[in-house]
Amino acid sequence: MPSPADDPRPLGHAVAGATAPAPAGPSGEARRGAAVSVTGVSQWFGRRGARRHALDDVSLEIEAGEFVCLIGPSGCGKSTLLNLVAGFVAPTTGTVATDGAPVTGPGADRGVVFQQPRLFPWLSVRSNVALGPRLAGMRRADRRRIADEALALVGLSDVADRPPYELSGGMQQRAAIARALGGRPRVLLMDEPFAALDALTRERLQDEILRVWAATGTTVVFVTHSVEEAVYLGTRVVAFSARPGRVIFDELGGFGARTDREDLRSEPDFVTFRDRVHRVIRTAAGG
Ligand SMILES: Nc1ncnc2c1ncn2[C@@H]1O[C@H](COP(=O)(O)OP(=O)(O)OP(=O)(O)O)[C@@H](O)[C@H]1O
Repeated sequence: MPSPADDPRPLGHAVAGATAPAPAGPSGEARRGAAVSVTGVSQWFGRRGARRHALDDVSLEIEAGEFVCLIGPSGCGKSTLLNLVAGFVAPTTGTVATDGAPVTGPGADRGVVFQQPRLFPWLSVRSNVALGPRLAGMRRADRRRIADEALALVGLSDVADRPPYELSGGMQQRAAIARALGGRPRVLLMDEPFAALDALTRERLQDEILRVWAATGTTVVFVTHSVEEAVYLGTRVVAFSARPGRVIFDELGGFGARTDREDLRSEPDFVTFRDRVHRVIRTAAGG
């Protein structure tokens, strides 16, 4: 895999006109080269006698450029699925691959954003973003260029030299997104990244992440508890049953790719789709 420093493209390489990539469809059959391929994955945790079945026979094909939102009752295995794709855990059974290559551990082709920004307080915002490239052994000038491009993409150029604790929660989360983008990932894995933010900041960052997605062409897999957020952001919404998580809903809402976003949340199509997903989740959660 080429190093991000060798990639001559600026981070926003797909921009030109900045419309979001067309959503690709979910496909039943495993295809080589899908951005993310999860095939027959079941996940168990714990030891004999106290084993916990987190995921049951989950298969999911995600095409390059999709923005897929994962939703489901608490404890259904959404984070587990993200962790499997990130390479933080290995599946008990089944396989996980990115671009046709089996996932055997974490890699720069997958950037991860968590609910908490997890920035190092003793490093400047720029140094936080440049940390991945630094650990990858990149030259100082290259890592500075990459960090500055990523920070520009999330609108944080002005605060690059400040320590993270001087930034608001929303700005810190944008820095965490920039850090994940620093490795020029093919896939951005986001685990409830806006859950800890106030409502207004959350809405701002939703539009921000769509802008970043359109600008980079990165495939996004986004875990959320909010049906509204899943429908607003996703080109595709995938819902899981209660634990052990199984895929019980997988549809292209397409709303994440809509460029006319003003009043989108109150449009009849949006409301109808959102209500359908709500019903699926309510039933899955047993209520
Ligand atoms: N490393 C682990 N060791 C043991 N059990 C785990 C581990 N990771 C997850 N689990 C268990 O697997 C199940 C699924 O957890 P997971 O965090 O993936 O669910 P989730 O859908 O993301 O939940 P939530 O929406 O509440 O964040 C839970 O019962 C959890 O306790």
